[in-house]
Amino acid sequence: MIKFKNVYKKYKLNKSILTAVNDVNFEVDDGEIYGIIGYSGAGKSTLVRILDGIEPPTSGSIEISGKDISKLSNKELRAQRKKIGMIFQHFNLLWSRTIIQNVELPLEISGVNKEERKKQAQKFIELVGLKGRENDYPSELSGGQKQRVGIARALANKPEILISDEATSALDPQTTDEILDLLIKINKELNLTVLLITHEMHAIRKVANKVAVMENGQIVEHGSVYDIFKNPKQPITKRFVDEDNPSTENELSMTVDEIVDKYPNGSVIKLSFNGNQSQQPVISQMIRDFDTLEISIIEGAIHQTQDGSMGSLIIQLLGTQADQNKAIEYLNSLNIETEVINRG
Ligand SMILES: Nc1ncnc2c1ncn2[C@@H]1O[C@H](COP(=O)(O)OP(=O)(O)OP(=O)(O)O)[C@@H](O)[C@H]1O
Repeated sequence: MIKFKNVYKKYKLNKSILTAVNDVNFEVDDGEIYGIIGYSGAGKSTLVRILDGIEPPTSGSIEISGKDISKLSNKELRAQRKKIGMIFQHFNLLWSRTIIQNVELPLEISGVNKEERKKQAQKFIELVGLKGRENDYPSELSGGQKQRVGIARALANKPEILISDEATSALDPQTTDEILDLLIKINKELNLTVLLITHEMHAIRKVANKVAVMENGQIVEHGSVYDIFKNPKQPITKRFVDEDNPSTENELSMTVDEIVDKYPNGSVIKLSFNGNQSQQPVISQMIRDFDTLEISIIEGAIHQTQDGSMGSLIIQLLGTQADQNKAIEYLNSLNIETEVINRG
């Protein structure tokens, strides 16, 4: 577990003091993907440097697995730092080294012998999907592939914590999603704790279980990603949530009247997903169970989070009244909120 307790970081400027981290308190459970989101200057990188032991806090404590890292000796701190892998926005690869040599670097620094180094590096190169590219140079890779090398290198020392510091900020949306999927895979397969530092709410929603929102050095709101998305309280959180645009009500392109006009027959039902239910293949199950009903999806906007999905789906049921009723009962039994928009 990682525990930040009353952590402050103050920098002396010429004539004033800048509080980059201001009384930060939060906990990250082992194996969790924890997002920290904030705009530029919020204090995210400072928080990471403190966690990695690069800089001490001005006051407060940071515990990793029960140990206060500011109380460690230099030797202990070096050992501790090996338990943290980092990936960065600009990859920080060595351009004169091949892919495998880049991944081997932390192992070289740790004094691991050549044979073991190669074996480990190879394993992680395969894990990140770059088998066959071992002897290429970073300049021969795409941005997403470079980040995969960064991830393999971060994993080489078998860390317990992976910190992703804006690791997808320089990538296009599709590559971002691929890297985020890789982070989820690594989190699951290696049971790594992942700290995702970002200014993109999309990344948080896609991969994180919990999120802390930072502004002016403070954590202004934190909780499960699902809850924060559903009910953001602080203006800055609302802004982030709006940027990802999960306000599904607004995303439905037709008004209720337009839907009724266009689909006058059968039952037109709005399903609202607000939890784990929509992870189940609800619609395909309905199609199998109610084979006398014709089920069409009119439109929908569903957003996935790690803890469930949210949003709405509008469907049309064509068939006997009794079958339509049974299908609605079935949906209600799954805890899915249903609203009959029209009964033709
Ligand atoms: N070494 C330093 N000396 C003085 N001020 C600093 C130092 N490091 C950071 N700061 C200040 O602390 C504040 C937080 O910076 P930090 O880099 O942690 O923010 P951030 O959220 O990571 O933003 P970005 O994503 O742009 O790096 C900023 O106002 C920054 O200017």
